[in-house]
Amino acid sequence: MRPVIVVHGGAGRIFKEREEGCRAGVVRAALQGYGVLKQGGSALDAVEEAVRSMEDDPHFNAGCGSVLNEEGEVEMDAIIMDGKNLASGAVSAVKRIANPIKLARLVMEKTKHMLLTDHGARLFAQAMGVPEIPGEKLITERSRERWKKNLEPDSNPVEFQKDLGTVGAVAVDSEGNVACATSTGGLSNKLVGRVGDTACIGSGGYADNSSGATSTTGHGESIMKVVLARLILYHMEQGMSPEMAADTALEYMKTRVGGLGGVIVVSSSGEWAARFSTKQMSWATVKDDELHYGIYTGERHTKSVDEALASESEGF
Ligand SMILES: NC(=O)C[C@H](N)C(=O)O
Repeated sequence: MRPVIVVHGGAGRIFKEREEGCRAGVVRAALQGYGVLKQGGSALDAVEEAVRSMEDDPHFNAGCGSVLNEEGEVEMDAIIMDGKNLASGAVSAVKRIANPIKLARLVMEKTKHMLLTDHGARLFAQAMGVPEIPGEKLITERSRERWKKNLEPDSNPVEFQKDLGTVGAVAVDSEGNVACATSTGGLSNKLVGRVGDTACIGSGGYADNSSGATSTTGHGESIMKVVLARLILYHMEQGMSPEMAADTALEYMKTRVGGLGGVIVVSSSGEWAARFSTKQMSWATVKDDELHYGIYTGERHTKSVDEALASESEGF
């Protein structure tokens, strides 16, 4: 099996001045994940590595760069899933850790449970030796500005829902195993304790070797209503291609509950798709040593991995 990785840096609105940073961030994450796969690493290791790279990148709404809740704090959700045995781990409403995706993986591997939240997740992180960092370290100037703007009396609540930007990855490895990972700061100015789609199995992501893997982004409450990730794999089980399944499920979410979003999909046979109903979604994929990436509908750049790695070391 030839390995494939697909990543996204969130569906929604990407302001012009952030476009290049987002393109560079998804490309870097895809190359890093692909590097893991090429060395014989598992799909699970590859998606974790790709998501960790974007959590560390302040351009994205995950890890450092997360949006703030109504009290001006970062509260993050993350999920990881192994398509081999349907094992999954998730955390929700976690604060003061750099990489929620690593904690989600620990939940999967070190507990009998699938989802730990808030205080319990914090105790678990401490028990696992995951370092606590000052909350301030996750906050960027941009997320603070956004938060303040949303508190203004004339702010438009619909507008700030468009500023999404979750990160995610799906992969198939050389043994034919698939995996997904998704991580987010959620929605700007959300209520304290709000748990979004990202932490919920079948909504924020799903992976099953018998069909494929998917990671979602967009309006969380809409994604949860249609259980978007599982819906896409259901369509694939019924014979649709990843692209057709993604478009059908996104269209259903739009018409049924008025929600917009984006998804990345890989099938167990290595077919992939990156589709969105929002105006933009940053995405990148590597298959057969060829990198593809884009942000706008119809935008697709192609480079060889060698060329991409060379421009990466020159600073993109
Ligand atoms: N940026 C996003 O994709 C938001 C995420 N789906 C949430 O609602 O928490």
